[in-house]
Amino acid sequence: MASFRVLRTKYASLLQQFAASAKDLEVLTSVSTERNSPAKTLYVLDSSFNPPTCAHLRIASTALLERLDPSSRLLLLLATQNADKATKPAPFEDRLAMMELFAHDLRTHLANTKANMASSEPTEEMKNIPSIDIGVTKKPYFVDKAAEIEACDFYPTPLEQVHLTGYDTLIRILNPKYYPPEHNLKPLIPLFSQHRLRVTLRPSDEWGSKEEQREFVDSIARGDMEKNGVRREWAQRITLVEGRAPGAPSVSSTKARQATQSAIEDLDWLVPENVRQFVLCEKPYSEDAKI
Ligand SMILES: Nc1ncnc2c1ncn2[C@@H]1O[C@H](COP(=O)(O)OP(=O)(O)OP(=O)(O)O)[C@@H](O)[C@H]1O
Ligand SMILES: NC(=O)c1ccc[n+]([C@@H]2O[C@H](COP(=O)(O)O)[C@@H](O)[C@H]2O)c1
Repeated sequence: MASFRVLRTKYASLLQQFAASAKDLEVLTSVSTERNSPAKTLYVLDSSFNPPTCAHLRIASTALLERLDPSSRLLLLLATQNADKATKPAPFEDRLAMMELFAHDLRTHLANTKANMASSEPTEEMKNIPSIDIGVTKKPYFVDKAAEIEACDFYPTPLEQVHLTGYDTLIRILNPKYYPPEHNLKPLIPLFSQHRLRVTLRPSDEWGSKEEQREFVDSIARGDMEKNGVRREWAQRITLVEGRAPGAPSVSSTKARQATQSAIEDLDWLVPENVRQFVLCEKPYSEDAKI
């Protein structure tokens, strides 16, 4: 694996080229297995990766473990323009460096899990772990990201995309405020007719309990929300999955950034190992930064 400095320099230069190009989405690197077969399913984890966390690892690994087959790939997609959040530290080249490190953490986790299940060796299992792409996009909305991936020469067609999101993001995808000028949900029709959302429950005071989150998707399936433009058949394209274990603390990038300033030991359970090393050595969330 390249050193942290080398990674950061590589991504600073790739980012400059991407920013200056007319492209809206580009795959910058792949962490891959030699045995590659053409992708049929592309899992997409779109995130600010600020930093990548153990929640991102769980979301991606549980999805890939459902069907660990070489025709699956995972795209870790960094959105340089966020629908809601203002730009904060860390710089994008640091986040991309952490995404590549996260890809190695994730592949190791998948190989170890498979080896435990099959009583085999992780090195043997590693050969069958799906490839992980590191990409960048200027598009903040999922409908546009999906269309950019479809148009991207890097991937074969047809290709089903499974977007991995948390419940909070599902609600935001279904909010008409993001779709000017008409502010209705018609722009979502192509996304839901061709692709899927795998949504991790994320209970909180703001977004409700697990039961409330499940009831929301049930209400889509019943057609209760058709008056708001949410079509009942979209529910078949939304899979809700469990998140953290009962009683386990909640994990977020915000908590990881805060831990760098107040409880460094919490990084042990907030971020995967290679990301932790990067955060400790490179200090992308310095004390005076507004995190
Ligand atoms: N703990 C979690 N449970 C469920 N979904 C999560 C969790 N953490 C992140 N996600 C989902 O992963 C995607 C990317 O998340 P994002 O990078 O915004 O993480 P975050 O922890 O919410 O960030 P921040 O704390 O900086 O606001 C979003 O769809 C989000 O809902
Ligand atoms: N309507 C939409 O497609 C929509 C709404 C809100 C956020 N997003 C995107 O979701 C991703 C995750 O967002 P947060 O980092 O705010 O959790 C970002 O890429 C953001 O731009 C998309």
